[in-house]
Amino acid sequence: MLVRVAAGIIVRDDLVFIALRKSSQHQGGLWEFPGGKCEPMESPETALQRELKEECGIAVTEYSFFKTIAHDYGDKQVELCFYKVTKFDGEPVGSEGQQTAWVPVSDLPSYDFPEANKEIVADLIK
Ligand SMILES: Nc1nc2c([nH]c(=O)n2[C@@H]2O[C@H](COP(=O)(O)OP(=O)(O)OP(=O)(O)O)[C@@H](O)[C@H]2O)c(=O)[nH]1
Ligand SMILES: [Mg+2]
Repeated sequence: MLVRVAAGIIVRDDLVFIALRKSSQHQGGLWEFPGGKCEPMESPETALQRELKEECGIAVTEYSFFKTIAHDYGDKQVELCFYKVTKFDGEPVGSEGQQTAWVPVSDLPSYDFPEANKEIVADLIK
């Protein structure tokens, strides 16, 4: 099963907004860049806007493509499109009750992310 996902690296100054995946979710208990699955025929850019509105309550107004990562978790194959989100309306929150944090980019390595995110974290701290 191949799942296309859009995720936002929401940045403000030197901080990044991350969220904790619920234990009931795939890769639960790990931190993520908020986002979710693209609907059939939906572009990743549209999915990014929709998911960040649903999960974080923000309206994205400026973003740029960062990187696509394909990863096989065994139970699930994902193609993650990461975007850097540089401007947005509203203050991001965990709209679905998820724990969230604004963390300095340099502190990202001390948070546990899903395997597919390791390369992204490495790129961000470069
Ligand atoms: N949102 C998000 N998903 C990620 C990241 N890294 C990563 O491997 N994933 C994987 O991407 C897949 C899709 O994400 P999701 O569970 O957020 O999808 P969704 O918001 O549509 O959730 P839902 O299935 O509860 O409706 C999951 O299998 C998840 O483990 C990440 O940084 N952010
Ligand atoms: Mg999600």
